[in-house]
Amino acid sequence: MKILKIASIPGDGIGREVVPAAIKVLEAIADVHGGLKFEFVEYPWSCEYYLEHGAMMPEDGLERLKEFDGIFLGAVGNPKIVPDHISLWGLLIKIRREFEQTINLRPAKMMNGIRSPLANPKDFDLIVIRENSEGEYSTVGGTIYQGEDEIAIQNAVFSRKATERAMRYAFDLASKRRSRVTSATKSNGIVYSMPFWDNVFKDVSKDYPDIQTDSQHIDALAAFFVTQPERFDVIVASNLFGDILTDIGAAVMGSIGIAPAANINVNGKYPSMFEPVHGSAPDIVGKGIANPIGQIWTAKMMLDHLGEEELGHQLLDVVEGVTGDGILTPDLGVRNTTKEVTEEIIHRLQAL
Ligand SMILES: NC(=O)c1ccc[n+]([C@@H]2O[C@H](COP(=O)([O-])OP(=O)(O)OC[C@H]3O[C@@H](n4cnc5c(N)ncnc54)[C@H](O)[C@@H]3O)[C@@H](O)[C@H]2O)c1
Ligand SMILES: O=C(O)C[C@@H](O)C(=O)O
Ligand SMILES: [K+]
Ligand SMILES: [Mn+2]
Repeated sequence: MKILKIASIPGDGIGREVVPAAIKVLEAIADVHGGLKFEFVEYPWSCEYYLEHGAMMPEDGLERLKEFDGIFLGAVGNPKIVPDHISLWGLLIKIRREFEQTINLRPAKMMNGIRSPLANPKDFDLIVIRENSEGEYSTVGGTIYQGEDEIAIQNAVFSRKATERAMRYAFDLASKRRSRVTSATKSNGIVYSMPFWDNVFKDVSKDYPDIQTDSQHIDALAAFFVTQPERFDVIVASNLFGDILTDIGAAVMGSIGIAPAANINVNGKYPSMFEPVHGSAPDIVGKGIANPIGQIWTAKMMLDHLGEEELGHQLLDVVEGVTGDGILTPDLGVRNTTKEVTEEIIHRLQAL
């Protein structure tokens, strides 16, 4: 029996609705496999935990997480009780950084039965490699003065190491896909980091003569994600550009509620973390209508990462069977609940 030890952190808001749903799905798929078992340990780290303890996770939180094969997280953020930058940096971003999860994988594709908001969508299938350790997300800076003289300075940080790592990851992945890498830049407006980004991209691309490349300014690229998503295969982007692009990718798929993500530790020193692109969705929390597919597709990415690609493939097939039959939550224009979508997926897994 192969045992996978997974730390689950539902977090805030709908994270607490979609994580339990996806865990049930994972348990069902383990039964289908027969030789696989998940051992989940749940941690209540969240904004409410912060109110009680003054921190998003205990001091030895990372120490505890180290033991696991993977971390399965929902969403972090309840801005009514804790400012977002405190909650995100105290849990989600802290884990990404400390566990050297330097690559954030975020696929987007046309899904069976899910209507894209695009009037005439072609069959697209792309993946954004979001640099996940530095860039615009930095703690270098500060504020000075008060009132009308107040100044805030936030420095973006781009190292050759991390930039090259994200790009090589993109090229390696493209060589297993459709052999095309697009670099998201903004070297017409950002005068140090982005020309540097472009140079590293040119250098790395020399090692991959069989991969077609292009470089697009992020503004134009954002527009192309809407007008021609089918032209993209792998896109490599800085932390912030990748964050924004992947909400657009989610939107053109049909809903942010279905977009998955994986924070990958590439050096094998720490577990990777799996959490969907969406946040805690305070506007729909408690209504039972959160789309569980983002979290379930994220579970598929966790299966892939843990060496169970075939199961992952089966799971996404079943999900697309369910979406193809129009069993969908309200964000996708139908009236099914989180529970109904989840149970239908489990039911079909059990029938495999
Ligand atoms: N990775 C994360 O944990 C993460 C990601 C994004 C935002 N956040 C946090 O979440 C909170 C809310 O942020 P936001 O409103 O900008 O983004 P959000 O993704 O939570 O919500 C944006 C919109 O998408 C909808 N939505 C999101 N997920 C959905 C789902 N599964 N099913 C149906 N509809 C869904 C919401 O109802 C809302 O209308 C903030 O505290 C923010 O910092 C966390
Ligand atoms: O800014 C972030 O990385 C948090 C959230 O928006 C995400 O996409 O994971
Ligand atoms: K999330
Ligand atoms: Mn985001």
